[in-house]
Amino acid sequence: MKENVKYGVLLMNLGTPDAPEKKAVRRFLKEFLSDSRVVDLNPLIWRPILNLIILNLRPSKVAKVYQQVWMDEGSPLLVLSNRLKKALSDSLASSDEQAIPVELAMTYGNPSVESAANQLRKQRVDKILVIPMYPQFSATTTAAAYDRLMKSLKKCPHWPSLNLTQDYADHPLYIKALANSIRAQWEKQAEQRHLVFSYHGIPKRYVSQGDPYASRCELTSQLVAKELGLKDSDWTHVYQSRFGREEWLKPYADATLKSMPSKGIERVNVISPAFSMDCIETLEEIQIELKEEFESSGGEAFDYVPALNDSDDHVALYTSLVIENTQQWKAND
Ligand SMILES: C=CC1=C(C)c2cc3[nH]c(cc4nc(cc5[nH]c(cc1n2)c(C)c5CCC(=O)O)C(CCC(=O)O)=C4C)c(C)c3C=C
Ligand SMILES: [Fe+2]
Ligand SMILES: [Fe+2]
Repeated sequence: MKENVKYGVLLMNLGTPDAPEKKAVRRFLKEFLSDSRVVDLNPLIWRPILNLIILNLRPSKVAKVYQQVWMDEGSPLLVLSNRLKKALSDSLASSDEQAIPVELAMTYGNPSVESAANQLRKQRVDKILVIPMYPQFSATTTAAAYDRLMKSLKKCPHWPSLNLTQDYADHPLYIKALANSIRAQWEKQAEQRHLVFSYHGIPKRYVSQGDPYASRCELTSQLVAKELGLKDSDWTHVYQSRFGREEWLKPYADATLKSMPSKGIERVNVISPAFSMDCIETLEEIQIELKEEFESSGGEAFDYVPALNDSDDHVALYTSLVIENTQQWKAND
């Protein structure tokens, strides 16, 4: 085992527009939706649809949604990811004799992978542990993050030593963190309600082609339900955030939530475990849209359980991911 090797951590998340404005949203959507990991259609068919239809119609509509959730410091996804980065860095500094630098990069937009890698280089890091902030692996997210990382290294004469983590869908500290935040919500409400696990969807076809995302999501829901001692009738697993016309993973969140009151489920809590950070998809699509759909179908109470964000439990999970992975790496050296 070599001594004095300096480790660094690169956190990667999806990306978000630089401003809640049409132009910035268009730029972000163009980069994101041009990635064949995200939309795998034949480019000869997809590019005209994207450039002529989607990028003309969607940005102004989506910019208004970003305006509804934008924070003083910026986009929620970026602000919250940065808070976790800072908390993780502090936690590692206090738990290890050698501080481990932590940087954040986005697959699409800013901060870029190049800028984060430069920061790590300046801190003379020899080995980089990469943690995509997606609890459940999908080729559309985790693999896309790695594609972007490799692209950034294409022109780099110095190739750092990399450790690419897969996911943490069943990590005991992740399951514990989710269960604790659900328990805290129930205590605040003074009642335990039917629990809806709502995950960002992907096209069903991707799963048929081998993407393990759906089974990773099912595993998370089952483990959290077990940790909370729930009966099968106490919880429901759904997918949200459909995009485009083809079939996505089912059951769909909107249809399921709308049908619940007629089946006697009138009071719910919704948690969205695939989002490590709150973002447009949780703050608007769940907390506003889905809530309205549930209530207008006769639902009485709908409360969203926030993402793990920079909570102590989440920082403990990420600290543990760093320590476990670097120790294993050291042992293999
Ligand atoms: C084919 C399209 C999409 C796939 C596949 C997809 C997978 C996927 N996405 C996330 C996480 C996030 N997605 C977010 C926004 C978002 N997602 C899509 C489309 C697909 N996602 C779009 C078009 C958008 C932008 C908003 C909109 O136009 O509706 C975000 C939020 C970004 C933010 O700025 O807040 C996240 C996070 C996962 C985890 C996932 C598959 C596992
Ligand atoms: Fe998405
Ligand atoms: Fe959405």
